[in-house]
Amino acid sequence: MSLIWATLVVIFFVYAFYELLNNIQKRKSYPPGPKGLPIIGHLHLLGKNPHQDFLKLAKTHGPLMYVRLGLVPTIVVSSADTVEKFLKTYDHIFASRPYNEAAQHLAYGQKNLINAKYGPYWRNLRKLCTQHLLSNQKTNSFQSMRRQQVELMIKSLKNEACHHRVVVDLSAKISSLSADLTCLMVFGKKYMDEDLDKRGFKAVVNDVEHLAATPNLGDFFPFLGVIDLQGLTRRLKDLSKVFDEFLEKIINEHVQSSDQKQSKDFVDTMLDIMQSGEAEFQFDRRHIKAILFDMLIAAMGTSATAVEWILTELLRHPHVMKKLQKELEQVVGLERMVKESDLEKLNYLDMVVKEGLRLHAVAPLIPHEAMEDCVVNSFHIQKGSRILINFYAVQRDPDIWHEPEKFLPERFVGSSIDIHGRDFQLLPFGSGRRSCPGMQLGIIIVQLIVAQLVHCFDWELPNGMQPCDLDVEEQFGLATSRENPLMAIPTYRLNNA
Ligand code: HEM
Repeated sequence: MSLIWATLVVIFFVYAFYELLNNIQKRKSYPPGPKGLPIIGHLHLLGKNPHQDFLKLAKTHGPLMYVRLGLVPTIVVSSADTVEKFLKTYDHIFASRPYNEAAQHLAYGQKNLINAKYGPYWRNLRKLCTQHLLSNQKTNSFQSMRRQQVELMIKSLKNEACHHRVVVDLSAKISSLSADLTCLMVFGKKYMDEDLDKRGFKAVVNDVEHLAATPNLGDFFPFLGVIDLQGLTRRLKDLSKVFDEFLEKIINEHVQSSDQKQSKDFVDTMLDIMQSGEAEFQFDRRHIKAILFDMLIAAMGTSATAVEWILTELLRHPHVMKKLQKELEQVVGLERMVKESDLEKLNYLDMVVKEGLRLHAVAPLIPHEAMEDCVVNSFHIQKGSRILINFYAVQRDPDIWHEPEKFLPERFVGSSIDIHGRDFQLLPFGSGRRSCPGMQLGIIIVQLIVAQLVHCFDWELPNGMQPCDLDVEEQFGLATSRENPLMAIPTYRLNNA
């Protein structure tokens, strides 16, 4: 009881002090925003899909909106030209990341690339990852592994499809393939459910993703982190211990077998860098573990989620599915599967993937942090503000996109808009200093899996469901996926049955 009273008294004094500061600051011109409540600010306006809530609020308050999440001043950016200001014109000011309670525990004090504060440490880490782990050469070195794993999934689906009209959980198949591709690239082997912990590898990774995405009061009221009212910090600490032991075991296995290897996974590459001393900063096992954590979390969920959404839209739009199959028949033929070298010839596939990534922003609300005071569109943005770029809102902006809610790959016919970060109306991988360093790899994986699934099978919805009845409910998280698994019936269609 006394702990609760002490907490309330602390909250009251911090709030009073904060309001005083705010009143002094308010003489400057802040962006418009909804009316907030004492202490919690605007937290009560956010539900389970905050990107959708922010889009609704932006319709009233505009593309540059001020809200307060607990004690944290937050700027929500919802139009392409405003995004350009934040990620291009003033990218040098907004390229940091805010304090993150989950990454403090899971990523060795935010030592990972995703959450690291902007500065020399982040710059060195980013250089190391882009040069050694995510370069074109390294990505190409895993091409045959990707082929084998995709073929294994197709084979297993084909076996299931032999049984008349079997319904498969496509979401589970895609996420399992993505987990295998990531583990083989990062650790050099697949991890089965019995590995990692008695709960199993996938269950632990799911827990990590879930906890990392759960709103933590400590992020919005920094002094509450210590009190841990939600019990999240305790769970984060337990999980980080399990994960740390797992990563230690993997590194030890690699140290013991390092001489006999021909192809190098990410752990081998980082051990080489650590031993050579070529990193321009102190680089030890903690850094290796933080990067491994990043690669696992950044690659697994994002690619699988993108494929899941694109398949969803293809099932909702059978004429697009047919048109894509036609292109695949013409370029690849019905005698064999798709190869990575075919991808550059598949123009319609490119449009389908772009449109899928536009309509379903995989990472819709990535936080940045202002490192200095700045004026944008005549509004004052104070140092330390959290900046939320709402890619979901930008990519559905009716002022830019004709019929934005519709899945229309043909909108890209004759258009030069691409997804590499220079067109601010379509930024599935972000833009500027903090843009996705795994973009090239992500595009290959997504295009390859979509092409292979559509080429090898005809797909039908179960229980006589009509395409328009397939739901598009979202579940916000590190990657914003379907809320319900995607179920469908495959029929093998190649001639080599
Ligand atoms: C379809 C797949 C993917 C999508 C849609 C995606 C999207 C994104 C987005 C939107 C960001 C944040 C941009 C920002 O902060 O403004 C990001 C950052 C990042 N992504 Fe990806 N990503 C994908 C795949 C990958 C893969 C395969 C990897 C690595 C194996 C990866 C590694 C990272 C890392 C390390 C960051 C943090 C970069 C930094 O803060 O400096 N991503 N990604």
